[in-house]
Formats: sequence, structure tokens, C-alpha cells
Amino acid sequence: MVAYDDDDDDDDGVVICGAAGGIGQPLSLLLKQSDLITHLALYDVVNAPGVAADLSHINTRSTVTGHGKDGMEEALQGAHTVVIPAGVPRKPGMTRDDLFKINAGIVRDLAEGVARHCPGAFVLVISNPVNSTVPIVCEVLKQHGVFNPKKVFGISTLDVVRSSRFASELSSAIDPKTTRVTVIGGHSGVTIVPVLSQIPGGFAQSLSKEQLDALTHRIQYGGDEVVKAKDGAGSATLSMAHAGARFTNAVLEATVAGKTGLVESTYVNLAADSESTAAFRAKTGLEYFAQDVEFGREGVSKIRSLPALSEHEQTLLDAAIPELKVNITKGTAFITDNSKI
Ligand SMILES: NC(=O)c1ccc[n+]([C@@H]2O[C@H](COP(=O)([O-])OP(=O)(O)OC[C@H]3O[C@@H](n4cnc5c(N)ncnc54)[C@H](O)[C@@H]3O)[C@@H](O)[C@H]2O)c1
Ligand SMILES: O=C(O)C[C@H](O)C(=O)O
Repeated sequence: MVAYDDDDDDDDGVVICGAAGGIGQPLSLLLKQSDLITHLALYDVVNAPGVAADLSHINTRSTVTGHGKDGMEEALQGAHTVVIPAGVPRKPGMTRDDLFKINAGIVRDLAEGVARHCPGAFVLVISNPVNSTVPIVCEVLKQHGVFNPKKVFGISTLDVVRSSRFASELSSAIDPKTTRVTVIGGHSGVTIVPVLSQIPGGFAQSLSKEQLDALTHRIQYGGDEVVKAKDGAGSATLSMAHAGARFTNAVLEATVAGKTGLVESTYVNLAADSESTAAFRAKTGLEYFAQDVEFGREGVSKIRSLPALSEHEQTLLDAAIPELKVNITKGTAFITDNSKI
């Protein structure tokens, strides 16, 4: 470990796994601004000590430590929150599911580390394919008897961020900073279902069918836009760091500072609020879904019921469900029954 200060109190310690990567570095920089974090532990199989040394000079509250290849245990020990952007990104022509082969094992090993060294931590998963990596984390924690569905989140905030931004490009009445769009389903292609009909002022209703289809498609495939533009050099990193910091800060504000009324769309295990989701689970057979979640001290305090969907959005949701099921089964089986992969 490379430490730049002494602080053994990890009650509000945050670990970034994959901290030296394209997302990990700017995400760490953004989280270094937080007054709610006392210890920022940067773990990566390469370059973490250098990134930590650099960030540790910034005059904000947190101590920064860097942990290399063999430092997973000391990084995770007693952590409050673990954010996981570790793994490979897409290249042009790949789907997120194409990353499963490499990223599933990386995420499994990190989840094992969480189960052993910080079993009570909030786990925030960025690594793709999120629709499958979140079930992987949950199954590992279940195997260790430490699973709390209120504490595991797939970060799908980039879809929310894109929705506000792309919608604002079509209407000057939309302030992208303050307009929050609910995005349900999952985090890949057709599983991304933006509920544009809920934007105040009749925005979606004012669009032609062609405009609405084009906007929906742009949100669902916004990731591809970046992968194509980066031309082999990876996928979204800076916008993802922004989205990841927004989501992590919301979790910390609720769980550390006790702030109430915070809501984000996020991909969760629906057992996190079994009562509110019972009818939906029975109807769809889904165990995981992205939906608006209210945060509390323990993580998920409530999963909101689905907003009223337009006919267009219902069609999108109907198309999302079968693909989500395949993604979820694949992630779950990776831990429970590898013969099915
Ligand atoms: N959820 C989202 O909306 C979203 C958005 C963008 C990217 N992503 C995903 O995030 C992941 C990371 O993307 P990136 O652009 O930062 O990639 P990157 O290759 O730039 O960085 C990944 C980092 O993970 C590290 N790493 C690999 N294996 C590790 C392990 N076992 N333990 C710790 N660290 C490990 C690498 O050394 C590297 O520094 C990808 O899977 C990508 O698809 C998700
Ligand atoms: O598109 C990707 O592969 C990365 C990420 O999931 C995104 O939505 O930008």
C-alpha cells in the first residue's frame, strides 16, 4: 500500500476498483472533491500508486491511498462503499455482452473481495455488461451469506444524463441540468427505456413520431456513438465519470449524511423492496430492473412503482424484458451453474 496520511477509520471510506482506468481516474478526481469521504482507496492491477500520489496533493478532506495488484484486501478492508469500473471497454462492432467473457471473472473476483473484507459495503457496479455483472455480484454475496439487496446497485446514470442532454438539444425549454428523466429497464441497447413522456411541459407529446423514435434510439445507443468516435480507444469515460460521481454522491449523501428525498434511476435486485415490486416481479418474472429508487440510510429505501407509460414506452418495455431475462440468467448462472454459460 502507498499511503499519504494515517486514517484507519473507514466508516466513510470509498474504494474505486479499476481506479487507474479511463473511468477510474476522472471518477477518483471527482470523488476527491467530496467532503463526505474521509478515505479514498484506489485499487487497480496497474498504476494505482501513481494516480493516488497525484490525487493526494489536492487540498480536500480525504486521505488517498493507492493499492496495486496484490493490494485488494488492504484496499477493501472495512470500506463503506465500493465502486467498480474495473474491466475492459468495448471496441467498435462489439456489444456490451461481448465483454462478459473477460469482465464477468473480474467482477466475480472483486465481489469475493467485498464479501471477505467489507461485507457490509454498498457496491456500485459500472463494469459492463451491467445487466449481468450486477447479478454476478449479488450471487457471490449470497454464496457468502452477506447479500443485502438494498446495498447493490448497477450504475445506469449515464442513460439518465444522456436523456436530459439529448432532449435539451431538441427543446430550449429543457434545462439539461435540472430535468431528470426516469430511465427504466437495464443498461444496454433495447433494454434502455427512457420515460420521456414524464418530462414536464408535454415535451415528448410535442415531438413527431420520427423525432421521438430518433431520440429514443440515440439514448439507447448513445454508448455506441462514443465507441465509434473513439475508434478503438475505448468507450465513454469522462461522461461516465460524471454520471458515476453523481450516483456515488447520492448514495453517500443518503447513507453517510442522512439526506432524504434523493432519487436516481438504477439497476437493482428487486428484492431490495419486495413489497412494492411483488406485482411487477410476478407479471414479468424479472428479478433485476432499473427503476427510480429512493435512497435512505441503508441504501434502497423504496423502489418506486413504474410511472405511467405511453403506448410507445410500453412497446419499448415489452421488447426489453426478454433480453433482460437472458442477461440476468447469464450473470446468475456464471456463479451458480457455470455449465449454462
Ligand atoms: N455503466 C456504464 O454506464 C458504463 C459506462 C462506460 C463504461 N462502462 C464500463 O466500465 C468498464 C471500464 O471502462 P474504462 O473505459 O474505464 O476501461 P479501462 O480499460 O480504461 O480501465 C479499466 C481499468 O480496470 C483495471 N482492471 C482490470 N482488471 C482489474 C482487476 N481485476 N482489479 C482491478 N482493476 C482491474 C485496468 O487495469 C484498468 O485500469 C468497462 O467494462 C466499460 O464497458 C460502463
Ligand atoms: O457503451 C459502452 O460500452 C459503455 C457504456 O455502457 C456507455 O453506455 O457508454
